[in-house]
Amino acid sequence: MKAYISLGANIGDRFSQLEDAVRMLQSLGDTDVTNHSSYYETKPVGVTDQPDFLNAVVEIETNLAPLDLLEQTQAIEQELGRIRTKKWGPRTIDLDILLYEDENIELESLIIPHPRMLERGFVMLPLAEVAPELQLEDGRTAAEAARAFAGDSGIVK
Ligand SMILES: Nc1nc2nc(S)n(CCO)c2c(=O)[nH]1
Repeated sequence: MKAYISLGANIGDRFSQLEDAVRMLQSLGDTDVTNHSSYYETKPVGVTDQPDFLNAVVEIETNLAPLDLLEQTQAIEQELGRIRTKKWGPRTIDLDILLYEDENIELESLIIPHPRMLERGFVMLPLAEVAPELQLEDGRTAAEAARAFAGDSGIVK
């Protein structure tokens, strides 16, 4: 099953945190990282008084069910020492499941498609890099949706 995961880090050695997270995703049983985006230097959105992020998106093929995939991404965050002080504060690593095939999931612990993905340039630009033809729930392709963020000075590839 095909899924897309957004990665973000804004404290510590951000690059190696992201690299480690991709490697750990690859090492999960039943999961292969089949594509990944460039790294993007991005201004924080939401809580803006925090360091700039490094963001990326990976495409995976997995036999893990969505909740099992969530459990594994949370385990990777813990393993890489996610210091979760404030809910929206700086974090060593953040893995968000964006999409899982065409599934719609509305659980306390997991909402898919990710509810804020379409409004986040730091998600849509790397997602469009990995899967430009991906059909989104609003009928646009990822490439079309990402165009809205193309000039965003807060996102540097
Ligand atoms: N640029 C940017 N801003 C963010 N705000 C939050 S919260 N996050 C964490 C993702 O949920 C980010 C992020 O990854 N990148």
